Amino acid sequence: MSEHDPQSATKDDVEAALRNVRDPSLDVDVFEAGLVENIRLSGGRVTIEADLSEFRPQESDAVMNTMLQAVSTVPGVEQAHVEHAVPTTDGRDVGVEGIDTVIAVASAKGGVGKSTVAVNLACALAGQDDVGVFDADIHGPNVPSLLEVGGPIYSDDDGNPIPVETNGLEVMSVGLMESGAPLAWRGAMAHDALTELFEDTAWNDRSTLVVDLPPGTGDVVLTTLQEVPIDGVVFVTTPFHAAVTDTDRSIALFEENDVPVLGAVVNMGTYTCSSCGDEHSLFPDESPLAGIDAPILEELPFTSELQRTPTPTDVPSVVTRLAERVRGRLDDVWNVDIPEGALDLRGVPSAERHERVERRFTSLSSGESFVLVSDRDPTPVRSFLTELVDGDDETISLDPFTVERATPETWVLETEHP
Ligand SMILES: Nc1ncnc2c1ncn2[C@@H]1O[C@H](COP(=O)(O)OP(=O)(O)OP(=O)(O)O)[C@@H](O)[C@H]1O
Repeated sequence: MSEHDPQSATKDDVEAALRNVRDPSLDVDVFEAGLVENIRLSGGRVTIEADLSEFRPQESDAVMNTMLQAVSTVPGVEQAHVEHAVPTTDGRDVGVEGIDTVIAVASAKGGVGKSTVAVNLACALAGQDDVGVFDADIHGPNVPSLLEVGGPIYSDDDGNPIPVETNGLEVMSVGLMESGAPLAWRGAMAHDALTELFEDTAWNDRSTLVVDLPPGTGDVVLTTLQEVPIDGVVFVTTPFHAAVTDTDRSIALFEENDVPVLGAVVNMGTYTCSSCGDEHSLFPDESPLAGIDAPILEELPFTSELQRTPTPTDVPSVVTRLAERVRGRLDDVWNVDIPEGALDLRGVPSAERHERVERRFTSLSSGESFVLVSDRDPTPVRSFLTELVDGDDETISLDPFTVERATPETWVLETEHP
């Protein structure tokens, strides 16, 4: 029997009761798992401050109910409730600037499996990277339900919204915001709400962000293309004529906005019969896929495997393969082999550029090659080089003279000293 008044519970009593509650994923008690942050007692009322943000809603409810049940058995406890502790906000990056790689998932039409591909791809990438998912599909935010996460969204001290975490993946969606009446958001309001969310979300050290765009080429998509530095876009389509034609049109829009198109995922084109094991096509035999103006990254069958909630440790193998191809395409698009001996002006301040070009170019002998790598189009340097060898007369023409855009942000100029 404890020494205190049997009618009033102590913190120790409550803690002892809570030690019987296990974290369902780690199989240790809720203290060892770091779920309980504080216990407050006031008369017979107990408040448990707990951080259950890592759980899916059903799991979180189950843990919470088990804790309340355990505490209710403590003599002297009349009322108990769980207060959700705000996850720590230390060291978070606000906005997308701190994130290395932003991959958008887009589709020309609705219902082709864009969100399914976005969440599966995010999970597959999360096997190697710290991944966030941003659901920009303002009129139909499906990501929370596909990943089985729910709100509330907490804010840090500066009012920046903190994404919800599930299995190491961070998720932000307009569908998680309390004020979210996404279907009613139109035009300017949708634009402002989304831009604000992109700018303010406080990510916890993410290296990769997967953005689920709304279908089509409406305002929200255009805003995102112009305001978010997207490293590459993955298109999702079905192998149906109309979808493929529209996909080509959307691809052109992304290219016009200088967003590299990594490729297309062809979804739900086939299914495998469960009784005979044969693969069947769900669309007419004559596939228009050859018409897609982008590499085909993967063909995903219609399968119940893609209707399950994915996690970073449980994605279909076909999605793991897709993630590898996406990584490979990002490398192809962004990494450039710098020729040996090239003058690399990337990141060099404007004021220093001319001097460096002059020093290198004038050190060359006639016929020696000059290779310049730059993070902006270096074509105008032609007249400067000509002046260097020929004063202002410009009677000399540099030949050969080529400028190639090697990546979306890298140009390579090649010429030789006359
Ligand atoms: N390969 C697949 N096999 C089986 N079911 C799939 C597959 N791809 C998508 N689905 C199912 O199709 C439905 C639509 O998918 P999803 O929500 O991903 O489409 P979407 O293109 O994002 O739609 P929206 O335009 O509404 O955003 C979902 O029920 C999803 O489970």
